[in-house]
Amino acid sequence: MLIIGIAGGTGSGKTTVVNQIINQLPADEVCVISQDSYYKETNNLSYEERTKINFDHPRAIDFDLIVKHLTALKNGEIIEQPVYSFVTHNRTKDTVKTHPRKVVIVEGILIFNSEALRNLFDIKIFVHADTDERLIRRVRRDITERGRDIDEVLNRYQDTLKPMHQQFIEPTKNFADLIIPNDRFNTVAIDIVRTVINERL
Ligand SMILES: Nc1ncnc2c1ncn2[C@@H]1O[C@H](COP(=O)(O)OP(=O)(O)O)[C@@H](O)[C@H]1O
Ligand SMILES: O=c1ccn([C@@H]2O[C@H](COP(=O)(O)O)[C@@H](O)[C@H]2O)c(=O)[nH]1
Repeated sequence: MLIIGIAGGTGSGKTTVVNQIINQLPADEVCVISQDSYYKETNNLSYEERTKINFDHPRAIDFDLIVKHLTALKNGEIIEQPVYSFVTHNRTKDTVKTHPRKVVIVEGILIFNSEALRNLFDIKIFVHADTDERLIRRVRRDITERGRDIDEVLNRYQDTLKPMHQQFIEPTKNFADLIIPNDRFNTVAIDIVRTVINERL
C-alpha cells in the first residue's frame, strides 16, 4: 500500500489536485481520506456554539481516529469514514465504507501537524497557492457551496484562518517531499505524481 499525504492551506487546491491525480486511476485501486471528515464530534454544543469553534486549530481534529483508521486500512480492514456537514458544523449520522486500496490519499490542512500521522505517509505533498489567491477561492467556494455570506467568510479569515495558517499550516511545508505550486493548474506536477503512483501499482 502506498499512502500519500496532501496538505496545504485552505483554498490551495488540495481537493482539486487529489481529483486530478485519481481521475485516471482505476477506482478499485485508490481511496481518499479527507481530514474534514475527522473534525471532532460536537454533539454536546448548540449550533451557535459550534459556529465559534476554531476549525483551523489542530485541537479541532480527531487525529487519533485518523491514525486508527489509516492503520486499519494498512492491515487490510474496511473502515467507516465519518461524513461531515459544513452546514451544521458537525459530523452527520452517516459513514462511508472505505476499502483498503493499493493507493490511499489523505488530504487536509493540518495532516502534517500530527507526528503519528506523518509517520504513516510514504509521500508527503504540500500544495501551495498565494494567500490572496486562496482567499479569493475560499470566498467564492464558501458562498456558493457552504452556505456562508461574505461577512462570515472575511471575519473568519481575519480572526482565525490567517493566524492559524501562519502558526500551524505554513510551517508544515518543511515536512513535504514535494511542493506543488498551484496558483495556476499545474499539469506537470500532477503527471509526476501519477508516474510515481503508476510505478508502485
Ligand atoms: N489551480 C487552480 N486554478 C484556479 N482555481 C483553482 C485551482 N485549484 C483549485 N481551484 C479552485 O479553488 C477552489 C478551492 O479548491 P479546492 O481544491 O477545494 O481547495 P482546498 O481543498 O485546498 O481547500 C475550488 O473552487 C477550485 O475549483
Ligand atoms: O464546520 C466547518 C469546518 C471547517 N471549516 C473550514 O474548512 C477549512 C478546511 O477545508 P478545506 O477544504 O481544506 O478548505 C478550514 O479552513 C475551516 O475553516 C468550516 O468552514 N466549517
